Amino acid sequence: MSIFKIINTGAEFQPFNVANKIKTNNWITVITVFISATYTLMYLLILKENVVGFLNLGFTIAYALGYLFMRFNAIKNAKLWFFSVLMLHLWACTNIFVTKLSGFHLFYFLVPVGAFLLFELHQQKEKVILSLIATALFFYCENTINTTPLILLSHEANNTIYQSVVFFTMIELVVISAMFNQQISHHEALINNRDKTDKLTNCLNRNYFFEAGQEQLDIANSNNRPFSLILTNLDNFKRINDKYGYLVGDDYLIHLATLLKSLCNKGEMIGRISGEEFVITLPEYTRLEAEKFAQKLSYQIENMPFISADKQAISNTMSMGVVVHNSCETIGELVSIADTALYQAKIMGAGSIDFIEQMA
Ligand SMILES: Nc1nc2c(ncn2[C@@H]2O[C@H](COP(=O)(O)OP(=O)(O)OP(=O)(O)O)[C@@H](O)[C@H]2O)c(=O)[nH]1
Repeated sequence: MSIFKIINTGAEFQPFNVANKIKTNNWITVITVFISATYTLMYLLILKENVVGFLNLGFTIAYALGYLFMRFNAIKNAKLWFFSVLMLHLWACTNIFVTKLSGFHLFYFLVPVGAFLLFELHQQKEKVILSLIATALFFYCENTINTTPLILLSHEANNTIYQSVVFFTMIELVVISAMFNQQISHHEALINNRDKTDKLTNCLNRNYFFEAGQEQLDIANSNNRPFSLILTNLDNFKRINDKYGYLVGDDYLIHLATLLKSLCNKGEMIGRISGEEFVITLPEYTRLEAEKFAQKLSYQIENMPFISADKQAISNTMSMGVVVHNSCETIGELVSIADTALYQAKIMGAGSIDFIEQMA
């Protein structure tokens, strides 16, 4: 079984934020199993302490068993299991295996950090209870002297283990913080993207298009540079929906957006301003260049059919209204002029392109 399969266990059908926490939990479990297995090997192979080695092996297996909870989608129980095993393990280390001089109880510091990271926002009770138990156990271990440890360690050995505990605590803290950071960045990107783009086609949404388009127009106006804009409207799109179904219609729109994006590589911006209407800004495009762009787009739409999931080839045409740089101050005015051109194009017939050029 690949590591990625283990990490994704339980996260498959969950919403993004829940899935992220599950994956983080699985990562932490894998890392903890690794650390615990390392100590097991050290007890068995280096210190030759079989009793402690096998007891520690039991704890290592117990951590790994958390996977089964995830496997059966008992997500909260998987997390509770993990923290319970961890706290019992640390207690056994400082009060049975060795003594508090090993510093194993320092690992309790990871419990509140991990609990607040891994449990859901509404699972406050679990986070607080686990944190309180971990704090209480830390002070219990710190103030209890185990007079009959299973392994009597030398001062040097205790010191080495103590340093390894600090080392692994640091590693876990760095990993947890990095994951936390990554989750926050991912969420920010998602929110940003959701505010700006249309969910179906991933083109700019109407609001953001007008905002960003205005910025482009302002730059062109203040530098006296050419600026064109195309308003497009699919012809008889209703027929595609009626004939193949709304979902295939959706796929057609995605296909169209992909085609539009493939033609835009010079700072153009594509907005979906209504159902089957897209608008494209063409900064630095003269009339001739805008004309070439529109014709190429029209040609590709007609000649590059969309192949649906059930292998049907669907062709269509698109009418366009093109407005070439003029005295407009706002992107809204430009779109409105392009709309007049589009209206003319529709009258001229499916697949037509009409231009309005109005020099300043
Ligand atoms: N599949 C799908 N269809 C959409 C979406 N938004 C709008 N539509 C459909 O687009 C069609 C637009 O129909 P009309 O306004 O009559 O336009 P048309 O059929 O393209 O006709 P003309 O523009 O006059 O050539 C309607 O059937 C809408 O339901 C969408 O997000 N997905």
